[in-house]
Parts: sequence; structure tokens; C-alpha cells
Amino acid sequence: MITAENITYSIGSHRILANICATFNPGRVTAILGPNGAGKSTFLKCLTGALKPDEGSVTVDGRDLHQYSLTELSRRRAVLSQANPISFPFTAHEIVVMGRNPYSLEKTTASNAEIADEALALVDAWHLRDRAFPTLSGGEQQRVQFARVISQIWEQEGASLFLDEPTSALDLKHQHQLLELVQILSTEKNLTVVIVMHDLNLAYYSTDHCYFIKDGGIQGGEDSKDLIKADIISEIFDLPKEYAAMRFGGQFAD
Ligand SMILES: Nc1ncnc2c1ncn2[C@@H]1O[C@H](COP(=O)(O)OP(=O)(O)OP(=O)(O)O)[C@@H](O)[C@H]1O
Repeated sequence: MITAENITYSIGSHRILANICATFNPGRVTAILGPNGAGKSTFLKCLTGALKPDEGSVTVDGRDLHQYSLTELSRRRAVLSQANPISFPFTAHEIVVMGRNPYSLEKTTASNAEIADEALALVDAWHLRDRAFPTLSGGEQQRVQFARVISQIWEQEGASLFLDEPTSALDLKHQHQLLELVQILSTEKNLTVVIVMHDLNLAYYSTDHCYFIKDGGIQGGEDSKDLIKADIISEIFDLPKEYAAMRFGGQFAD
């Protein structure tokens, strides 16, 4: 279980997160939703240890995140960031094998290569394995990067997966495939999955719980299907009630 307790984070005089509390459970997929610039990615970085909050703490299975060594962290959690710029012509397969770096001293290169191949197949990208990564389309690159992060925690039951807008470049079919795979991995490997996303339809159908971040604060944490409703969406995104009802009223009605 991952717990954020009273997280506060500022850049200069700009307070981005204020007293954020949230809990993320193994075997569950949780969405982080909210307007542009609200602090979703910043919160995700606090959860992964990339940023250290000014106040408050993040605990992973009861232990402060910053007490874990980098090696321990690299085996307990994998992170897919919003941007992963790579200009060197590594092949797609080489990119995915990089996810296996935390195990490079333990496993033979062959088995890491096999895991990378399996991960590529799972994201429908095995046929791209020998292509130079920079020549791939945006959606192909996103799938290869997702294969890299799942290969990083391949054999780690109870690990965590943090995804920042993982479907932003994907077509409808690959959005569905990726989020279905996330659900399966979460259940079968007891993963704690946290996804920052903008697509409320996907969040409704593909996540168990959701939080909303707005103006540095957080609300929610209950079932996505109970929270992604017209009145709440209207308030969080400052949308006219009629528009929210048209977009999220009938479609998501009980
Ligand atoms: N390094 C930085 N320097 C200055 N401001 C920053 C920095 N990083 C983030 N911010 C600001 O912090 C706020 C929160 O940014 P963050 O990326 O967490 O938002 P977000 O909710 O993920 O947004 P989006 O939905 O647009 O991706 C924004 O106003 C952003 O401009």
C-alpha cells in the first residue's frame, strides 16, 4: 500500500500541492484526474520519489519512500513519464531491455532479452523490435516505452506502476489494449497502479478508484463509477452544468 500524508510542495512562491492525503492499494488501478496545471504530474513525482515534498511523507508498505535505496526502488516501482525523448538510434528491443537494468547483474542477458520480447508482444509491438526507436510513430514509441516499464517489474509481485498519460498518443484499439493489460497485471501480480489521465471515459471504464486534484487540493478516492458524474465533473473542470450533463450525464447514468 502507498500512502501520501499531508504532502505539500512548492516551486518558489507557487504552492502546487497543499496537504494532500491519499491511499493507493495493491491490486487496484487508481486514476489521478484534474485540470491542466493542477499538479497531477507533480503529485505523481512525489509518489515515485522523483520529488521530495516540502512537508509530509509518502510511505510504501509502511516505510518512508526516501528510506528505500535506489536499487530497491527500481525493483519495486516502474514509472512511465509524460515525455521520454530519445534521439540515439537504439532499437525498440534495446529500449525495453533497458527496463531490465536493475537485474543486469543477476540474470543472463538472454533471459532479459526474452522478457523484453514478451513485453513487446504484450503491447502489440513485437514486430517493431528491430526498428530504430526515433523512427517509430508517437503511438508506437508510447507502446515500446510501456513495454520497458512492465519489463522492469516483470517478476515483482506487489510492485507499483506509475503512468503519466500513458494513452495520450494511442488510437482507440491500443488505448483499450493497454488499459486492459494494466487491469490484468494489477490483478494477477497484485500491482498498485496509479495513472494520471485526462480521458474521463477511459478513467470511468478502466480504473477502480479515482482522485481529483484541483487548486493544490485533492478529493475523491472512492470508486471511479461513483465519482465520474456530471455534477462532480462540472465542479472540478469549471464546466457549465448543461455541458457536463450532456457529456457525462446519460452515458454514465446508473
Ligand atoms: N519546474 C517547474 N518550474 C516552474 N513551474 C513548474 C515546474 N514544474 C511544474 N510547474 C508548474 O506547476 C503546476 C503543476 O504542474 P503539473 O505538471 O504537476 O500539472 P498537471 O496537473 O500534471 O498538468 P497537465 O494536465 O497540463 O499535464 C503548473 O502550473 C506548472 O506550470
